[in-house]
Amino acid sequence: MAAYVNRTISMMAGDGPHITMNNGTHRVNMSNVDSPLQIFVRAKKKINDIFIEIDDYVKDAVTFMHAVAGDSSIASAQDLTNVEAYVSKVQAIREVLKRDHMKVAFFGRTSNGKSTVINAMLHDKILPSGIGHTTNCFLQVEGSDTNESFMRTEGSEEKLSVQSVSQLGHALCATRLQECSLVHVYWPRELCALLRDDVVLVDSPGVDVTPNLDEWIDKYCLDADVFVLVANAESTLMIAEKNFFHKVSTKISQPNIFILNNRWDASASEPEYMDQVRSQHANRCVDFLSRELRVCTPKEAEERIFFISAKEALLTRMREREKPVSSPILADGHQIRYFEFVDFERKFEECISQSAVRTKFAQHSRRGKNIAAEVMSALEQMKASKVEKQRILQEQLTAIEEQLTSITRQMKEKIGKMVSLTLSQEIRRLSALVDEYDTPFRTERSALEQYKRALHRHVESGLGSRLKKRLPHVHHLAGPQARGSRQCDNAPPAALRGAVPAQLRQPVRRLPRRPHLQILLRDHGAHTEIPAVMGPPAATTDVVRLSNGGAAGAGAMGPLSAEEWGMVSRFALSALTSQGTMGGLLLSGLLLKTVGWRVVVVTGAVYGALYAYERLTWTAKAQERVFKRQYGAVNDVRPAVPPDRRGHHRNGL
Ligand SMILES: Nc1nc2c(ncn2[C@@H]2O[C@H](COP(=O)(O)OP(=O)(O)OP(=O)(O)O)[C@@H](O)[C@H]2O)c(=O)[nH]1
Repeated sequence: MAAYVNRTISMMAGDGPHITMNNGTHRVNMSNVDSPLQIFVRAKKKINDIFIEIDDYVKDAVTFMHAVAGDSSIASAQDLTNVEAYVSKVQAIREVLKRDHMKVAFFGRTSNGKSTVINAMLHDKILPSGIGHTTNCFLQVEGSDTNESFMRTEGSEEKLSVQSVSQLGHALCATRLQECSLVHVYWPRELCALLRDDVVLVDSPGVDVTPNLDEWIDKYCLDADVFVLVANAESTLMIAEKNFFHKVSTKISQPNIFILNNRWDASASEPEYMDQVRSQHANRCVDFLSRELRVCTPKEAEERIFFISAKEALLTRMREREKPVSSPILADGHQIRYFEFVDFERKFEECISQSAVRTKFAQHSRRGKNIAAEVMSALEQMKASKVEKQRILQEQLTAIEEQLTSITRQMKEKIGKMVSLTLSQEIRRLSALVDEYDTPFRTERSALEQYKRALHRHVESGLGSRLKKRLPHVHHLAGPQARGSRQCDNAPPAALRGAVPAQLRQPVRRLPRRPHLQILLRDHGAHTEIPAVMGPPAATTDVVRLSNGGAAGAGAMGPLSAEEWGMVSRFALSALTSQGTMGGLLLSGLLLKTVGWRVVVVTGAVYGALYAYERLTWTAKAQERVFKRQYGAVNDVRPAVPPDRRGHHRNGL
């Protein structure tokens, strides 16, 4: 009783739903922002948003796997199938989530007032109620998405009109439904806060009129968040009621059970026993919940037992809505009973909201977490295999690069040798190229300049075309730009320049240098150019060494020794080859001092004869021959030939 009084005071202090007095009636504020049901509403929205993200994530994963499907080393067909299966799983969860609601089921004996309690909670007379066995089947009241009221029988899509409770009752009778069948009653959400917040209320036939309790439980109780046992306060808990909840507690772990001792308005007629009766009922109910069913502690059970008058609560709310009521007279203490009814609603809302979030959404969140983790794991595996593949590719790439570098180096060396050999061979036959040039030769200065330039062009073009022919690939490598570019006198062909290794390019550029040629021709083979014309420096070295040897034997007159004759012959030959008579004379003077007069006389005679011969044979043809030989010698591109081939080249010439 003390708890009852405290609860009532608390309600009146405003801890419960907002209630306002209006001309002696109560008005329930329909704004349910502070309702405990909002815990479920907000949680549902949040988890729905999370599943939208999971859905996007899984779909992205599928799209990605389709993109890499061609590469079986990254994702196999089985991987793809596995991840695709998650799309339908997520879709299924979202569908269930959409239908997820808080479900409360009302049970009790016939005529205890189950339908009246539901109507009072819905603030309207929706379900049929009356004396005797009224409810013939299970009736599930839920919010209508279209804001229209209608009903549907089980397995049918046909919308049956429900304009009033009498019509509904009449319709139910007409259809002759089985007690175990279900009728859905859709009622506009905006007319009821409970329906708006996704609460579904299930009415049932009396537990005392059926032997099919197990079937009931299996069909309608397993997903219920809260059970309400509507008992009759005028009697005590019956075995049929207890039996039913014993069955429920064997099938459902820790069911949330509220006990409403209805028809408490009857106590108003016997106020002297009211407290005793209340206490007796309360104790039995606490004992039933905590000791028999073991679904809660005695203290928790006290918070689950209420003494109400559903009929008065419904009347009050019908008046509030200015709906016609048949029995406007309310018994004494109706306000206190009404407050207790409201208190029940508050406790019920808290319980059903928390229970539904825990049982329904916890399960969803577990499944969502698993799906996300499994998809992520599949992607991680793909990532790992892709990284591994990338690493292998990188290694292969590095190996190929090294191979290419090696091949390129070898090819460069081969090309370098080939170019070097070809150049060497072509330079060796340069004199033949010079000889091929047969334009008339004239010794006038201007004609000589012209002849020289033309001969140079002839040599260049001949050499160029032969190199192109023999080194087509090298020529090709030089590119069309280089091939089309104008070649200047002092530069080698562009193609050659591009292909020839760098160390060979510099000497080739020096190819046309011929500074001594003009002096030589002007002086008609005079002394100044002897060393250059004479060829290899070795010859000069020999002369010097001979001179030194001569100094050692100075004053030794008489017939020429074999060695002296040899020397004279070589000297004469040199002179003949060089055409340098003045140089010979100078050398003669030098020899006079070193080898004696006989050698000098003989040498002088030889040179005299040679001079005469030279004078006589110094025709234009001879001059042309000499010119060409000098041209060839001066343009000897020994520097262009690699050092290792110079000896060979010299010998070849
Ligand atoms: N005095 C009084 N009468 C009530 C109360 N609640 C319900 N009744 C009446 O009891 C009768 C049966 O009420 P119902 O709501 O139909 O009871 P029920 O448990 O749904 O009955 P079934 O549907 O047949 O199982 C009706 O005539 C109601 O008006 C109450 O708190 N006080």
